[in-house]
Amino acid sequence: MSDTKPTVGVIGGGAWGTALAQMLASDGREVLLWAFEPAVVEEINAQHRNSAYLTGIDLNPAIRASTDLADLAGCALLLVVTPAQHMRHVLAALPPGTADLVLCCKGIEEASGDLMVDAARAAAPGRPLSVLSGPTFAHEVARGQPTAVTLACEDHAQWERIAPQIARPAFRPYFTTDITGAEIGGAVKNVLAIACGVVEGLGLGQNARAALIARGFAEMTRFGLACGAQAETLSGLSGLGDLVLTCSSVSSRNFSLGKALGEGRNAAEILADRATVAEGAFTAPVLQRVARDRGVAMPIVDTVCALLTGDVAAGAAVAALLARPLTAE
Ligand SMILES: NC(=O)C1=CN([C@@H]2O[C@H](COP(=O)(O)OP(=O)(O)OC[C@H]3O[C@@H](n4cnc5c(N)ncnc54)[C@H](O)[C@@H]3O)[C@@H](O)[C@H]2O)C=CC1
Ligand SMILES: O=C(CO)COP(=O)(O)O
Repeated sequence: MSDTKPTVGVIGGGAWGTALAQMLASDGREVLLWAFEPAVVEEINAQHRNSAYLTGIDLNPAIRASTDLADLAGCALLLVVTPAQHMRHVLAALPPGTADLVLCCKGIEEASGDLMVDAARAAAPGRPLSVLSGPTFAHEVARGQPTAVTLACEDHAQWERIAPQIARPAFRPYFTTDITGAEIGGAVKNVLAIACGVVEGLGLGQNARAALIARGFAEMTRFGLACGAQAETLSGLSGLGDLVLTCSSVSSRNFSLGKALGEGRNAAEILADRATVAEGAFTAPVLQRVARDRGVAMPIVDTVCALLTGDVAAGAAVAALLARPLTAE
């Protein structure tokens, strides 16, 4: 019997897709990476580098890249790592098949208000879906630094099929069936990380940042429970774990966007300068809309929305948050 490991496909050649490809190739298997830009594909195949999105990493030569989604037809497993707002149209162009789709993007679709799993179900009907999410800076995973994630599956059989293909000595998935909880943690923390960046940019100190993380987690939990998520998932790797990571470092694109807002720059101008995605900027308005529809109060999310549209300056936004009526924790 051949011991050849099945090729895994990765859809999305940004920082996270490339880092996941590098992690997956570390056990000697072939990884096929679909990237949107031909220049990214050429550089990965010719030089084993992705200088546009993941600088300073020599990629495993077992990673091959393509701009043609049809090339992924033979893969037994596909990790979906596009920005959230592009996922639906990319999956709609995927040739039909039955391979598992592991959704790794973090966000809520702006136009529909759908979680990624709902958008994927509509775009690629009949595919088994799961969600991989957690505290995972791409550059650390690409370097093989220890990382743990939530892998939310439809059932235990799916977990047993997927987890062995994804787990590596320094990359540990943890099982849950709470797909909604895993998605909401990853989507909401990006918005809260913008708020924490604002606190950093304004120089308000560590106490304020910790307060924002804790009160932000309360918002995430209220919203998650209203959507049917489980509290344990929200307080696990894909919720609180990722919230703490993303709210603690300028390695986060969301945090650094917030920091620049806190320093007085304007959101449109900051985002126009970037090729990389700060998902929280797209998730914030739709999250606010869905939360209002469900009657969930999210004052920190409301504040981020106002900052992003430029309706209020950072200092005034924080003052308004601090002036809210005193209440029970
Ligand atoms: N970078 C990280 O450390 C992590 C990122 N994520 C999530 O992974 C997802 C992808 O983010 P990154 O890989 O960081 O992206 P990135 O910011 O590094 O790169 C942007 C990506 O957008 C793609 N793109 C641009 N226009 C497109 C279009 N019209 N259609 C399809 N793709 C298009 C580019 O090809 C590129 O892959 C996001 O949802 C992010 O929240 C999750 C965990 C960690
Ligand atoms: O999701 C991430 C870490 O888990 C990456 O965060 P940023 O998108 O803010 O860089």
